[in-house]
Amino acid sequence: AQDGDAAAAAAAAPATTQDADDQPQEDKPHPGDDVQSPPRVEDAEEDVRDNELLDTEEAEPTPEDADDEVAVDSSAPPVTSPPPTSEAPDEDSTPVAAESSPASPPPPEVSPPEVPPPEPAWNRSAPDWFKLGVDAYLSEHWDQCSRALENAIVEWHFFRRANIDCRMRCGEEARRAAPLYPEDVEHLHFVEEMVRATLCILKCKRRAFRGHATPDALPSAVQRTFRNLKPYEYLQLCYYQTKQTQKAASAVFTILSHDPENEIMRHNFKYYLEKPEIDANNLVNYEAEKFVSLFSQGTDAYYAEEYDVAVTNMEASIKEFLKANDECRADCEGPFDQGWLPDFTSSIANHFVYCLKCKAKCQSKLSRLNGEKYDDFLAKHFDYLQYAYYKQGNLKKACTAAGTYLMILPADTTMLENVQYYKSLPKVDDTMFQPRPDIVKFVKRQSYEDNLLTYIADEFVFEEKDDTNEIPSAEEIYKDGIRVTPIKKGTIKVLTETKVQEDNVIPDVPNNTQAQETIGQHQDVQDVSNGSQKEMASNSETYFDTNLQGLLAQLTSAIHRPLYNLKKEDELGGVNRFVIDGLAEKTECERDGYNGNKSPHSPQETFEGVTLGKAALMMNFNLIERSILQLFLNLSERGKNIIASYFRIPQKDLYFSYTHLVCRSAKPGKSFNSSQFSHEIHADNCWMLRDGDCVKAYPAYYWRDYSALLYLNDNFKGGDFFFSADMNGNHIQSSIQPKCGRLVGFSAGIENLHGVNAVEQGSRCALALWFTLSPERAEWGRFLTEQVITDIENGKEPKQDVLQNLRKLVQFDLGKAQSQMLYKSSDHEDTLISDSYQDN
Ligand SMILES: O=C(O)CCC(=O)C(=O)O
Ligand SMILES: [Fe+2]
Repeated sequence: AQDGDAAAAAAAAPATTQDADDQPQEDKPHPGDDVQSPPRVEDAEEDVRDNELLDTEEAEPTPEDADDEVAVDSSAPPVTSPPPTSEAPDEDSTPVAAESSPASPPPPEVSPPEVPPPEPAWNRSAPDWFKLGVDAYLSEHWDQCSRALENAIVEWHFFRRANIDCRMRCGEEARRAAPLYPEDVEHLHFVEEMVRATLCILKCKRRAFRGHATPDALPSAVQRTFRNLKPYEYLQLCYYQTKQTQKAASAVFTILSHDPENEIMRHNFKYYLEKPEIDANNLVNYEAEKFVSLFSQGTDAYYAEEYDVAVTNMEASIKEFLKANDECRADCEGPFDQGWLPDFTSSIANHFVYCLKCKAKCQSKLSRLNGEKYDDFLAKHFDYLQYAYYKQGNLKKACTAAGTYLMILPADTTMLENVQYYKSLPKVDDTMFQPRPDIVKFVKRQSYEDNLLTYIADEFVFEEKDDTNEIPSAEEIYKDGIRVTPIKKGTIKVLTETKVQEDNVIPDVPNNTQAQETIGQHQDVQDVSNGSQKEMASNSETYFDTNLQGLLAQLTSAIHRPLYNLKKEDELGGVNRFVIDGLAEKTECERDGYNGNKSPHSPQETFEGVTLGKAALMMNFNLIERSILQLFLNLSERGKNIIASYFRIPQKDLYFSYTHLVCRSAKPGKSFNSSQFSHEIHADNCWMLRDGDCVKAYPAYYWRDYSALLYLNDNFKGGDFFFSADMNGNHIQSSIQPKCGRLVGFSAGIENLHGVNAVEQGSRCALALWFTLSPERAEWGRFLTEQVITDIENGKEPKQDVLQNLRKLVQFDLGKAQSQMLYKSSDHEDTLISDSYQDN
């Protein structure tokens, strides 16, 4: 019978668009055009043979590339790096970690320790291991770095796996359970299912996480760090430094499989592949899913015409793909801090949509095989299968596979032709094309979810106001969850994701207490401002250069205040910097609450700070007047205006990232050497390595783009701000003496190294402002503060959830153990459970 089928097939094979040469047999139904070069992939345990990413054309430097190489020696590693080890004295560039690195709090601005940190205890949480690894990286303890990061990844895998397993298992168990009441009244079966699953998940997690240092919930900033494979970025460098080059290359390969466009990793990959000791066929994608190797083996077998093997592997690949997809979906069902207190219905819908948006990405995420993106990856399996089954003589399964393929891609002409062909065969009837039930379910669910997401995108948009000065609303920044756009400034908005909170909960201010302890030396201080600048009155606008004049006049009238005494780059000895006076009046500078007796800080401290959020809370508790908070806001807005004007940034593109009122005071009875620093030389958005590279990555506040300091007083000794050409302070470019209303503004990168001289007497107060062009880094505390103010202005009580968020934020800002805080998962608790279910 099989021979007969084959003969019939040969006789009646349909015409196709397929290139006959590519087919094992040219006259048979065949997979679609785009299956000719399946990716060869592998999973973590197995070897890779050849791969998209191993394309030698990319791996080898072209002559054009050669010009771009930093190092003359082509064997020298590329781009910025941790400091060279003894191994390569001329190495000014090694593989690097990607730009945007893990969001975590920066360590104090001190040099890395000279002695290795103590060996870690074995039982640490994933983020603790990660932090240890990064600290080891920064202090150049490479062995410890790689060990810690490997452990971080193991712990992360455990965390992710345990959560997924519990959710999946409990979901299944709850679905299967007999309901407490047979009839489904008003969706109560659904509610019962959720309640059952909740109880089950709770117990399941308790069991799974018992004895583990990693808690069963991690802040989403931490999770993102792991999901974006940040540990591998550091790991590859530490492997490289410990001469484990093959592993380093595999770590890079892993990142590229996930993010093939990552320029820095491509560069590094190329660098590794040129090394003789690298075995390109033995690279491991440490994060590969199981189906990747099955699919690859399946296609290999298919083209080798080993159809039995092809069928086995393709079937297994489908199973694993569906499983990976389910796991990815379960992984999406994490906590969601809505940031406000929505109604019951809104709350459910919002969380549901948040998960749905995450789930919608699963398929395409999984369809990227070692970097190469596959369209209709699942359908492809059935394309191979229908032909392989056909070749096996299993017409029934071939037809099912063809029908299943068409369920996913109903308009595929080649497959429609194949079906026609199959139908022409004896023993084939229409019922044989019934698609597989699991795939039917899969496709239907996807269609429904797509419709739902489209509906939400279309319907939840209201008229958007075009007020460029308005602080961006949370939903303008955060696109997940249900997006609602129309709300007036100052009202509670639909906060659609927790990012705002978490990112801004990351302390954004250097630990200045520590900074003060690190005293550097500098000579040749030239005080170009020398404290006796001619202050121009309001009518002396001619003092400004022509193109800025109009702008400043406008600004001046807007804030009813003359600006004067502008000093620009040429006078300040560098780029992207300026100083201007008149941003605040004496009466504003002298308000209690800044540096008067009712100062919110304790007078013994040498460094005191108030964030906007804390000021808002203090006002709420009547510790300061509302007008002080308003002044705080107004002054900072003025600072933002002038920064945007000077650097020609549209107001709407510039966001506050942090606002801090800081006073540095001389310690009573302590004598100061005038060459000591109050704040050592630093750049605001990058981390200086010892070799002079400034890394725009953790632990720096790398999202900062511009900085401003608005000074509030001058009744103190010392405390000059200065720009420096180097980290030692041997080349001071200019210095600025603080005084009320004087603002210094500059771009936040390495081009503007700066510091503060020791305050020898009295107290020096300034409003420190940092700005970012990244909306997702917009200042959360400001958003909350504005809500409080608006409510109060309207005679309302500030909303409880806003105050609660402020409290969380302030507590965080004040926390001395900043770095630990990020990793403590206080923000994501299964609140449904914690009250009612305390013990085992
Ligand atoms: O207070 C100052 O003048 C500068 C402070 C500073 O550079 C900083 O906090 O990053
Ligand atoms: Fe700074």
